[in-house]
Amino acid sequence: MSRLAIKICGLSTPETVGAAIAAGATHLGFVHFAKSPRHVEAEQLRALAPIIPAHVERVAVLVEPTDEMLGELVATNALTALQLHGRESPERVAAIRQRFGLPVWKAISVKTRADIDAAKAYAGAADRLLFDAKTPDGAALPGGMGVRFDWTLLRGVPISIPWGLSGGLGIDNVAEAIRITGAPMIDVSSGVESAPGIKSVDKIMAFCKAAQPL
Ligand SMILES: O=C(O)c1ccccc1N[C@@H]1O[C@H](COP(=O)(O)O)[C@@H](O)[C@H]1O
Repeated sequence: MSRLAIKICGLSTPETVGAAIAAGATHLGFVHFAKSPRHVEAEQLRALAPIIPAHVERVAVLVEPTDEMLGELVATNALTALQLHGRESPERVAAIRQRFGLPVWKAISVKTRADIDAAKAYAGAADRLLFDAKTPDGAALPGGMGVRFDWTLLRGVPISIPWGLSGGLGIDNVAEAIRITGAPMIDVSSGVESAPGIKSVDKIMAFCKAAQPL
């Protein structure tokens, strides 16, 4: 069985980046979305990059980004993937992948089984799907709000490309989420924070341990 991939998302400081790496995270997420309490500018990303070893992936999380915004982030040379977390169409996902030359992940907002079935449209366009909970109507953010969906919706669903699970994961439920879904990758943000946008070193450590019990 291959190793579980763990993405700690919404990082912004050297201390918490270091903690995620030490805890065994395989992927680090950096949110570039002005409305988010986790927003980081390209310059912050550039400054954090040197402390991240090459084997750890660096993923920018964006919501319906413009090409200009993408160009500025990609020019930092700090990234290894782009995560699109808005209403980007399969055509837009494919165009971003072709133009910027990085793997592109598509977040799929899930409330019902139909949402999961609709994700098939991204096969051939996205390099990875990330099944996340749909946030409430009118919410300020499309992710990062600690909302989970019914994990049993993923049972028995054939998924033809790499994928991950996010949305409301935390220290107390991550093992159950993996058991129910068989997710090869998990992604967490607010579940390892002490307040919105403030990552907790202790929670990052505990989450990674809970996800990979000995
Ligand atoms: O974290 C954010 O602020 C954010 C903003 C805009 C789009 C996505 C965002 N985060 C992503 O949402 C998932 C789930 O978050 P949570 O664990 O439920 O808090 C997170 O892993 C990010 O990929």
